[in-house]
Amino acid sequence: MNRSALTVPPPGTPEPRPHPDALIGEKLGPHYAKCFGCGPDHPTGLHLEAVSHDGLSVTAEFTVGDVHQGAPGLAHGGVLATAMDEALGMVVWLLRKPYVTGRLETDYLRPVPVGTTLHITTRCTGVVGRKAYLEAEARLDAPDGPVAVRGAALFIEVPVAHFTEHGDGVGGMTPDREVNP
Ligand SMILES: CCCCCCCC(=O)SCCNC(=O)CCNC(=O)[C@H](O)C(C)(C)COP(=O)(O)OP(=O)(O)OC[C@H]1O[C@@H](n2cnc3c(N)ncnc32)[C@H](O)[C@@H]1OP(=O)(O)O
Repeated sequence: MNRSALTVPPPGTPEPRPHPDALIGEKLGPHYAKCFGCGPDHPTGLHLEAVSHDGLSVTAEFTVGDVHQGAPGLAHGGVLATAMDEALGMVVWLLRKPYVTGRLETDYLRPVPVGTTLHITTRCTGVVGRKAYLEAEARLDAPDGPVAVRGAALFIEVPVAHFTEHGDGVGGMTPDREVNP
């Protein structure tokens, strides 16, 4: 993939380690019921569902519907980037600290028809200070299907005040899904 240095951990960055309380082997669930990416209450959202098996990566599925089209019968590229962003965000959620997307890179390799189920894998490749480095891959219709989209991202750790001062709070992340315990 065409990556900038901004989304690659600097040389010598140690392997990231999962948080001891990371959810492993069970559905991660939505962080906010109205989230466009994962919220079950969003009428036209992506309804992404995800699982982590190691606390540092996530596998997620998203089925492209009529409401996600760009060209007739094909997924909109921005919607695909959103799916990658959301699945990447689920990885940093496992780190149990609040993060936001600072930079998102996407390469589109194949068109994605309506009705396709994208199998998305995202993983953390390093954490340096407030910066988490991540990469993503989306495959068509099966975990080993053809790669349609690749992504990479830099997420930045923020204080909870980021969500309370600029928005209406942190959604379902607290109190039962406490961040930064
Ligand atoms: C569970 C949740 C799931 C959510 C999934 C979806 C995730 C999202 O979509 S989040 C919404 C989209 N993102 C946003 O709204 C973020 C908006 N941006 C901001 O609020 C700020 O610019 C923010 C917080 C990212 C950075 O601001 P600030 O806290 O002042 O940090 P700042 O000092 O500028 O940067 C910290 C470090 O990150 C680096 N950095 C910040 N932004 C970028 C960027 N875009 N590209 C590269 N590096 C960056 C800086 O260079 C700096 O590096 P260093 O420590 O080496 O000097």
